[in-house]
Amino acid sequence: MSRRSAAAIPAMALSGLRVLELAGLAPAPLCGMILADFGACVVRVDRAPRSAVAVDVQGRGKRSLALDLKRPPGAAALRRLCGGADVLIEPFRHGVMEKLGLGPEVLMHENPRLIYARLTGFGQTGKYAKSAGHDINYVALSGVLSKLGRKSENPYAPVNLLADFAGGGVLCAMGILIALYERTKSGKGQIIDASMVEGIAYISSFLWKTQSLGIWNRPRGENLLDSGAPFYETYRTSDGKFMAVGALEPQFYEQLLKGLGLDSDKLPDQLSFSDWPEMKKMFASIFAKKTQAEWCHIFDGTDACVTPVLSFDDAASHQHNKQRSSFIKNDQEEISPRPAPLLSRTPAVPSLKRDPFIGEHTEEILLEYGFTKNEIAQLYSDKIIEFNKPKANL
Ligand SMILES: C[C@H](CCC[C@H](C)C(=O)SCCNC(=O)CCNC(=O)[C@H](O)C(C)(C)COP(=O)(O)OP(=O)(O)OC[C@H]1O[C@@H](n2cnc3c(N)ncnc32)[C@H](O)[C@@H]1OP(=O)(O)O)[C@H]1CC[C@H]2[C@@H]3[C@H](O)C[C@@H]4C[C@H](O)CC[C@]4(C)[C@H]3C[C@H](O)[C@]12C
Repeated sequence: MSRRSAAAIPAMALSGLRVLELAGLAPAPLCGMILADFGACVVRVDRAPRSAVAVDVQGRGKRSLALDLKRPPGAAALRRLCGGADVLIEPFRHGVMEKLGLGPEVLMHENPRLIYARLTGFGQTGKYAKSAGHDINYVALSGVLSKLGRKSENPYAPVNLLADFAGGGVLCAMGILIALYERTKSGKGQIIDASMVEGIAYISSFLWKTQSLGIWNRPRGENLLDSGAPFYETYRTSDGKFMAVGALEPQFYEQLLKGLGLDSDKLPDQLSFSDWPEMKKMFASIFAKKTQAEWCHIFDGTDACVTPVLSFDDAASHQHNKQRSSFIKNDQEEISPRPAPLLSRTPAVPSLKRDPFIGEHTEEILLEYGFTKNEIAQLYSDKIIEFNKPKANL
């Protein structure tokens, strides 16, 4: 786990960027964390009165201000904050911000440079725009879920990675950066309507574009990349772990067979679909004879495209990942992935501090954004804002 000395760190790519992230569930917090990891000054606007538990586990590098948006002075305070911000990320369903008097027309009239990012499941328009939903609903509506899952099993959503994070938080961050670049030429902000349905659909463009290639002609779970092919699959090892096989090209498939001790001359053609089920059984019986470590000893350093299926603990400690410092450990000894991608001159330098408590930085943030101590005192006495200064470790 690398720690860079302060002297060696050039300014990060997004330093100086002021972002307000209204507290939401998983997708928007990832978007805010990405920007914070690459240097942005991200303020998470939490609800006041504080909810019992901070649900944002992606608070790295952020500060927290607790503000009641439902009361006019609270909404007015956010309008003032947006006057001094570059980006606003709002994670609510369509219409909520307008109801609070904080819609784009208001905030972008007061700050025409504001990038107003609206991260939703279904987008700002359309039949479902005001409906609740979660990752699985968005992946389903995008069409992608129909492609996921093994033969004769129900479609399967891989945790909440595809819509919440890939098609949601990451693409919203991309949209913000694109709008920021455009603003360097126009001087103007714009609204980003980040629908997770469309985000995951966009990311699945390869699936759409390859429909006519003949690699999806068979039912779900019987195709080249969806667990149909024996050479694109996972296999259990004798110690109950797994190996991942991705030997698609003939030259890599040849090395796979060699590592398994098989002679291709005595086997069906690699692309003989009808033989795939039997080939899969044969590979499974061979992989079951050795431990994961033994298979790594056979395949590491070859082009057989065979890798161990690692647990989180094993992934963080795997030699390759350690050589690249792909995982970091923060001051609380929590391990998590290093920000990606790795920029050569201005890499992300993620905070190693704990995530912020709700309302921990309310006062300092308001002072930074130009509120006077009297104004802050008034907001506090009216319970529009909350402070949550942790006890100093004496
Ligand atoms: C960790 C679990 C989540 C995993 C990810 C999951 C799989 C997802 O897919 S998350 C993606 C969800 N979808 C979106 O984000 C798309 C856009 N958003 C929405 O569609 C909606 O926000 C919604 C459907 C997600 C939620 O709808 P809701 O009606 O709740 O909210 P909105 O309509 O958006 O309106 C917001 C309202 O809030 C008001 N508001 C906002 N900010 C403020 C403020 N600062 N001050 C005052 N008021 C504010 C705003 O005005 C709106 O008010 P109105 O409605 O009156 O207009 C987690 C999934 C479930 C969690 C657990 C659960 O919640 C129970 C416990 C709760 C406890 O507090 C913490 C522990 C829990 C066990 C909790 C733990 C985890 O968080 C979960 C498991």
